[in-house]
Amino acid sequence: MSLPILSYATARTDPSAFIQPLQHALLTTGFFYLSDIDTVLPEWKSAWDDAFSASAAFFAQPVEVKQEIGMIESRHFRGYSAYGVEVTQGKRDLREQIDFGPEMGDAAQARANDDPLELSLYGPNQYPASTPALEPSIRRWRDLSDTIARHLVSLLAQSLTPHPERIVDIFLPSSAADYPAYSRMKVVQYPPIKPGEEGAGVGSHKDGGGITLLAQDQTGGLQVQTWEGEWIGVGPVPYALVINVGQVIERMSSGLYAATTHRVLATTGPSPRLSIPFFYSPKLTSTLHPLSRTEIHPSLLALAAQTEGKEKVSDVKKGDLHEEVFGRAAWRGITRSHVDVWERWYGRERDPVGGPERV
Ligand SMILES: O=C(O)CCC(=O)C(=O)O
Ligand SMILES: [Fe+2]
Repeated sequence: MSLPILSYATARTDPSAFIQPLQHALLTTGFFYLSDIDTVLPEWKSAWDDAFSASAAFFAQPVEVKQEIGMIESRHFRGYSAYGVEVTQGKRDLREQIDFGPEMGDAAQARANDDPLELSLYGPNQYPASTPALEPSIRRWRDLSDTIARHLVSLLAQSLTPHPERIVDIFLPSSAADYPAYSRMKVVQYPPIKPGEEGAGVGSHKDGGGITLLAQDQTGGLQVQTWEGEWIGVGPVPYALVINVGQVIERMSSGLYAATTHRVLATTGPSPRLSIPFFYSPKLTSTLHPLSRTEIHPSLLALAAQTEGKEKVSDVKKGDLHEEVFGRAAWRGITRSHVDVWERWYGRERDPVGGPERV
């Protein structure tokens, strides 16, 4: 089984021709490739090359230099996490990465005492002085990814419901004073593991946001779990994005567009693997009221009836990051992955909700 390839050129020129294969992909595996991006966004390939080469240059440095932007220094969970520090399903991931989010200055991030804790996730990014090319390439990547993701979510919403604004609006500020979408992204390196070392590049998980746009290099190692429980490889396709649904869309669609479980195998060498995931996500303040069945296209319900009734197999527990307010889900997700940062800045006394979760 291989994943469908959908053309971004079609999404732009003939949206109605894009929607039917989109529905099919989201009802069957929840993953697809998006090709032909450069035909719509001419700077795509150079943005891709720049982001990968700047990331590789950053990771090639000694760990002490990379710690210059350590996430542990950021109460907003932004910055560098060294190899083996991040945790998924209670196990250490065999990768290192830099996390970025929407850029907010000091004034915007100042919070009142009674604000919910998760609003601390808004704040400034950290960029490395050691690799000046990284910052502009990340800013450009965020802009391009945001454009693509916004368009895809609009088509996804149209494919689901006659009331697409029910989905689209949770991602968009309603006024200049409103909060922005909380779309995070990372640049990730999976170094070759040492003999005798065991584990995964990243363990089995479902993404917590709206949709994920993933760029990967030519190494391979990403796998998705089919709804029958089998693992299949998602091989590299040059300059194509791998798109998947996260738990926000799973919740909003009442489970019709389910978030697919995936993982990355440890890199066995000889070269490190690089990837750049972008998680298009709602505002932290958005309330996620799932669509009722009467709000969903009857034709889509009829299509889904062919697979409904069968329990989907997953290594991740059901309802993992479903919360009524998106910020709560985002908070639980990031604080359980980065317990060291949570302990330094928050800890159980201040925060009864986040931190390590029993798995
Ligand atoms: O690196 C990859 O291919 C996937 C990473 C991933 O699934 C994640 O960070 O959520
Ligand atoms: Fe993921």
